[in-house]
Amino acid sequence: MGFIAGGGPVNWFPGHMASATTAIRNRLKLADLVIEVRDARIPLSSANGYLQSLISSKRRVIALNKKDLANPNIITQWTQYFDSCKQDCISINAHSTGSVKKLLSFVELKLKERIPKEPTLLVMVVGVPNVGKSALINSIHHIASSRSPVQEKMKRATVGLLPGVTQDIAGYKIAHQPSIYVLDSPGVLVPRIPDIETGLKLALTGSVKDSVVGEERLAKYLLAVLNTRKTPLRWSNLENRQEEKPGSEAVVDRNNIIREPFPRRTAQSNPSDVMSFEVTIVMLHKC
Ligand SMILES: Nc1nc2c(ncn2[C@@H]2O[C@H](COP(=O)(O)OP(=O)(O)OP(=O)(O)O)[C@@H](O)[C@H]2O)c(=O)[nH]1
Repeated sequence: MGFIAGGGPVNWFPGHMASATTAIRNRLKLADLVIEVRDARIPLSSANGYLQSLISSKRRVIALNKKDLANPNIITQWTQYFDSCKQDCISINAHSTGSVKKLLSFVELKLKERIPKEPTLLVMVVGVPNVGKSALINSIHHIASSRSPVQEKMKRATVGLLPGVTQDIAGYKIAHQPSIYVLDSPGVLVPRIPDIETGLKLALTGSVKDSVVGEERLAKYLLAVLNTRKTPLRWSNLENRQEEKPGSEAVVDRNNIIREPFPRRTAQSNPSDVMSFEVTIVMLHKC
């Protein structure tokens, strides 16, 4: 696309990522199951190609996280797509207990045969930076400890707004008999991101630091994506409709809080369209 022509490749592979990649590869060999966390807005671009061969040889669940930020219709198409590729996939919001419970039930089902046989099981959580691995681990840990309370103080994985917060592999015990541990791992990218647009999508969704791309270039890319989708036109249509609608002004409620009128969500006006970047790819991509 023309709008990506204005800059070079996007690559971010600092020293800690290189050593973490080696550590993850070694630890993956021991894992009984892998939860591969991807960003629901970019389910293909947020896959780490370098780890795929190893991950795909294990029991694996792809968790499309941050579903609250993506277009629900498009996520459904993605889960159908992964289904057609015979890959277990579930869309989640790491901050929602209900959502994480569904993922846990799925994980338990996949480990069903091993649970009675093994004294210890290892579930490894991997993914590119900032996709929500630590947030997911904290939710899993919280749910598990409410099922069977542990004596010791609960450890928490550090969650951060910026990519690259987790720098070491850390284990969290979530069950006894058998002992089940979930391993949080640092977010790692590939040494060379295969194409410019993948790099820009990763930057826009927060997996690559803004400074690697440059804020101006990133802003231009976002504006170009919005323009290609004719999003500003939809926003102005929405605004016009709001103006026409009687009684759509802001109101002050009983608690003196100003409530702005909220535009109704329709298939055409879903604001999360903006953030579901990989839209047409769903239908075009082959397993
Ligand atoms: N809206 C939304 N935000 C989320 C979700 N999951 C995580 N986040 C946010 O995404 C940001 C990154 O989350 P982390 O859990 O630190 O991500 P990570 O994959 O461990 O990041 P690294 O340490 O870079 O590997 C934080 O601001 C989280 O609060 C989600 O499902 N929805």
